[in-house]
Amino acid sequence: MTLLQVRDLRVVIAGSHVLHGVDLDVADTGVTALLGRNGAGKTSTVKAVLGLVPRTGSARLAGRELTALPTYLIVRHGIGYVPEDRGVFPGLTVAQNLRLAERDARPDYPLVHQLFPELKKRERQLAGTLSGGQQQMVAIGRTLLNGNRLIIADEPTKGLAPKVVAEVADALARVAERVPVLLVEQNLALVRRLAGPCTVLADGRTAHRGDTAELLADEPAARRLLGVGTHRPPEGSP
Ligand SMILES: Nc1ncnc2c1ncn2[C@@H]1O[C@H](COP(=O)(O)OP(=O)(O)OP(=O)(O)O)[C@@H](O)[C@H]1O
Repeated sequence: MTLLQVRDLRVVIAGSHVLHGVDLDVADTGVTALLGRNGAGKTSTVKAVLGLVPRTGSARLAGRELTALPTYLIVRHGIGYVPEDRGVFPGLTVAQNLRLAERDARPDYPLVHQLFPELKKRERQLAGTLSGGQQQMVAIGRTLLNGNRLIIADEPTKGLAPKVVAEVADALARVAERVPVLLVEQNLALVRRLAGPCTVLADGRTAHRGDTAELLADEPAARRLLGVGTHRPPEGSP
């Protein structure tokens, strides 16, 4: 079943056509991947769904049209966003970062602490002194506090060391058992492990939709669409 249905999404920024017609279906379970080369339009698609950039077209969450709504109402409809830069406040503690994200009357701290025990242990630590992976857990944990229907994570492993990538991958796998995830990611080993369906963008358009494992098994297609080889990673990769 489709949870988020995006059709003919278009974005123009400063006179420049950034998206020319993106179609995307996000499944109502597990991880759906949004892939594409650098500059293909992945982040712009996510921002357009969230109303963070002006856009036309349609984005329906569980049948509800989002494109007429401002961002704060879109978020209230149940989308948790893990932005590319994580958006963690370095001068606040872990607990304060989480508290700022509270939206529901009864934020689900038990779930956050169950999935990320490290955040409980470090609740008094300044977020700016956490490792990159721990900061990413704060960013993901924030989205779990509220009863979100969908979590959108934009390149959550960018800039992280391989061991930390594996930790974040484990965390995302646990999260996706509870809440569907739209994952923007360049790390294909991680995508291969986590994602079911995928959409690939090229030059601001949808270039391919299908099954992630099938795409990554098709070396010529993956090379054409993603610009990279997809050989199996060594043992120990996510
Ligand atoms: N604010 C902006 N002003 C002008 N052009 C922009 C702006 N934001 C994005 N673009 C352009 O839109 C295109 C898509 O950018 P976007 O960040 O969505 O791609 P992406 O697939 O997320 O790339 P990456 O993998 O490098 O993060 C790029 O050519 C980018 O230069």
